[in-house]
Amino acid sequence: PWGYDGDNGPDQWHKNYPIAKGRHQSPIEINNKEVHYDRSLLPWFASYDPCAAKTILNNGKTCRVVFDDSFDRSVLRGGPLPGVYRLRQLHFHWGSSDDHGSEHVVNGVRYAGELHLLHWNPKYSNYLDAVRRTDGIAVLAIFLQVGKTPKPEMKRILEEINAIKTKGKEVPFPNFDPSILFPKSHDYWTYHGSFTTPPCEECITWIVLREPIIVSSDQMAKLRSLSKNAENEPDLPLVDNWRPTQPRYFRMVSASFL
Ligand SMILES: NS(=O)(=O)c1ccc2o/c(=N\O)[nH]c2c1
Ligand SMILES: [Zn+2]
Repeated sequence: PWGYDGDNGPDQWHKNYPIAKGRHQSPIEINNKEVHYDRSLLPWFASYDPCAAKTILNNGKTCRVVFDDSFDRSVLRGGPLPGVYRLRQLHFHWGSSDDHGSEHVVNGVRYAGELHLLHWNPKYSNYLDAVRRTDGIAVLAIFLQVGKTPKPEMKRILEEINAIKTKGKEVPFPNFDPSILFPKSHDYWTYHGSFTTPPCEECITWIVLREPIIVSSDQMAKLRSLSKNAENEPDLPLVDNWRPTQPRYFRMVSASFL
């Protein structure tokens, strides 16, 4: 199966997922010089129900929180989106040290990690149908920057890490509103792209927040304490689960701010 190591890493994905060499792949480099300020872009809003949070799991590739998306319970709207999109899951990407780990890169800056909140368009009958549509998915991406005054709201997620150390572990994660993780500013860049992992479908409207959230080096170390192996297998640290930036080709990156 695919992974992030030499033999099954990002450069090999196209063998089983040809779209990985497509023209609308993610992540990308976001450079001020190439961004286009779009004053028609609306602000985005998240209305999340804390009771929609269900479980937190380790799938050997990331740490994921899963939400009830059986109706319009926790939704993202506005911004570049044509309507409401249902929150389905959030997950993280991180490095093996604090100086890298994010997927998107901003003016050459790599952050220590990146939080993705994945939403799907309920105009399609289900998530699997939505991933086959160019307007099927919306991902809100938030950079994790290492600093001295970490965001206390990250603690709740990191407290569960010990319970999901190895691949396949999943525990209840009730009563959690992920909007407490958002930075102050809602300024964002937006462009059309893909999943940053196989199947690499080009179905995502990316909304990348300009302002990172601050986490501590210890909190990043906590994420790195996850293992990608199952319980009874030799320990393999789950680190560097990020895809390198892909060619932008003829895509416009729009900014909601001047
Ligand atoms: N990293 S990403 O593009 O946000 C993303 C989001 C949801 C995903 O589900 C996946 N397999 O079931 N890969 C994946 C990547
Ligand atoms: Zn992701």
